[in-house]
Amino acid sequence: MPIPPVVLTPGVSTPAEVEYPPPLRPKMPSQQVTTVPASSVSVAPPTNVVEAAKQLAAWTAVDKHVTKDCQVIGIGSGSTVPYVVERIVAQGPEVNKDRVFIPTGFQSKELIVDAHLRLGDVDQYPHIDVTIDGADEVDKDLNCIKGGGACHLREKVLAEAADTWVIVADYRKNSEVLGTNWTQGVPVEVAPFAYAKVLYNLRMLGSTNPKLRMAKMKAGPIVSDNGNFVIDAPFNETEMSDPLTLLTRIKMLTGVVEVGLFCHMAKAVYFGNQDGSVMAKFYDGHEEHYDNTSPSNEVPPPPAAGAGAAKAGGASLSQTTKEADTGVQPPPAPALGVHQ
Ligand SMILES: O=C[C@H](O)[C@H](O)[C@H](O)COP(=O)(O)O
Repeated sequence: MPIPPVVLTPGVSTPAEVEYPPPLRPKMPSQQVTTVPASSVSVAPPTNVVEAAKQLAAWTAVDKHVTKDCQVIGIGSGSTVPYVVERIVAQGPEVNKDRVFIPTGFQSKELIVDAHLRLGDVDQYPHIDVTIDGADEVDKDLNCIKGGGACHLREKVLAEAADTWVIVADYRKNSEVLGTNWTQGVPVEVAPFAYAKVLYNLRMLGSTNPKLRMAKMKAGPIVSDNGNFVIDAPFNETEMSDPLTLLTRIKMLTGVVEVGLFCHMAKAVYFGNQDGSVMAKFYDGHEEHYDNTSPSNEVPPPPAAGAGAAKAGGASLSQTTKEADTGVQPPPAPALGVHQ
């Protein structure tokens, strides 16, 4: 039955006068977007050594790589990335007001929006200054397994689009060979209708028991932000020792959308350690260590609890820091002296 045309009777409300319920997130005038204090970022304080290590890594990486001239910034996914956003917000509204932030998925989009940072997308900004992301495991050559949260397609797009791609992780992710600690397999995003064929292909490639990743609170498989399925494909140590070859083989399988092996992409990886230090490994093979042994780097204690970054755990970590290299003035960070 055709929909009848709307007939407007004089004196009766026009559609424009109808009151609609408010949007879920009130639209903020642009000047407000830039003046929300850092303390509004709701990152729970680190409650254990692993969380503290993630925060240390994230803060240090932001201090080193999110410089004043970074205008387009990619935000990765996972449990380490909220600390990245926290530290960026702590750089202050003045520096953030002209920046745009590109998410790698639903989670990071929410982080950006909730922090009142400006959201963009990679189709508007195909050239990114710096992307900071987490990883499930990193090998000695800075190759990574990613996709534990099924975000690796968008993550790889934002990694490739970035001049600088930086990884932040805790000490458990640091391995000689991929697959040592992350044993559930290489995440492989597949077009749903092709999953059974790709499972078969992966077995032929030598994967030991590849599995379709199932949802926890939903019957059936997990569905990525792109509407695809994810297979976790374990391979033996020999295959994992040459991740670029393995990546190429898996990527060639028709039906595969993206593979959670990121080879030769990272410029630097920051590992937060149990002892409160941070180790950074760089693509050229050199390493840097940040700890609290350099008195020349001491700065005043952080603001009182509840204010800014201290609220998010800064006060419980090291209280001395090296002045950030970013040209912006964040609050005291956990990363300290540099030993090469
Ligand atoms: O798909 C998810 C991403 O690749 C994450 O960056 C990765 O799983 C690491 O997450 P987390 O920092 O929680 O260990």
